[in-house]
Amino acid sequence: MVTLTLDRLSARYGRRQILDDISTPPLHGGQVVALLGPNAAGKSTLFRRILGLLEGDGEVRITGTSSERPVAYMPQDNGATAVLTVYEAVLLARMQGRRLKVADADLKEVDKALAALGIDTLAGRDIGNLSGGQRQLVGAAQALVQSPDILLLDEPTSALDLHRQISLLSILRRLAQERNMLIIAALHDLGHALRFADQALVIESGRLVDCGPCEQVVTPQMLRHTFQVEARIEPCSQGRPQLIVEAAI
Ligand SMILES: Nc1ncnc2c1ncn2[C@@H]1O[C@H](COP(=O)(O)OP(=O)(O)OP(=O)(O)O)[C@@H](O)[C@H]1O
Repeated sequence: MVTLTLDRLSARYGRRQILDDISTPPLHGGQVVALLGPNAAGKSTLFRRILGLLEGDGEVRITGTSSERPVAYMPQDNGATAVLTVYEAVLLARMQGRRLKVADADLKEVDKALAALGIDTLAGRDIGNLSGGQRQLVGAAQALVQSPDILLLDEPTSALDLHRQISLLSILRRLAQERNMLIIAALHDLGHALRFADQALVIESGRLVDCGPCEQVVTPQMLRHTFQVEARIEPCSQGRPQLIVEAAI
């Protein structure tokens, strides 16, 4: 099973240090990790550092995979402007770094990804003409179709209506378990994090606040210090933890 460990990780843009000394315990496949932090905390930067797109000290250790490209990434904005249909865009994502010849198995994976995300009816549409939410789901399909061991999703639900937010997060949770995939999703909705994530990794101003089981990390104290909100966490009628925000402080 795949494992990702961050060891004293830092990252910078030019000379500007953004991330400093971020370490985590091993994060295992089969789980969803919520990457949490206020605006400009460094969440997208952490993804770019994990992908090797930025320089910095420390180490990103990935074990338990035989894949040459174990990590797939869905950026925050995929301002898709290419003249491609949804099907072609997802197939192109599948073929990145693979041999050029498209096999039946590749087409099946594209069909599976579109169906899993409920966007198979968009297959023939031009990606340039989609709504923001539709584009976001296509972005998720482009990441998923790469059959990664580790999937990094930067605010995957930010453009989705409530139904699609819940259904995407449920699908991702199920796929993580079925495929033993590690999913790390940057989320601003801490209620979603409590409901769908196994672990939470919280950063603030480029430094680690905490990393561990969601219910131990997302506490009223952390919410007060890191997010400046007064909040309670109470079980709903079905026993699931619910976030109740009283006020911004
Ligand atoms: N290309 C860049 N060059 C220089 N600084 C950058 C660059 N991209 C981001 N930054 C800075 O790095 C810091 C962290 O930004 P980052 O996008 O990682 O935060 P974030 O936690 O993802 O924020 P948000 O929740 O607002 O999307 C910010 O101060 C930002 O201005």
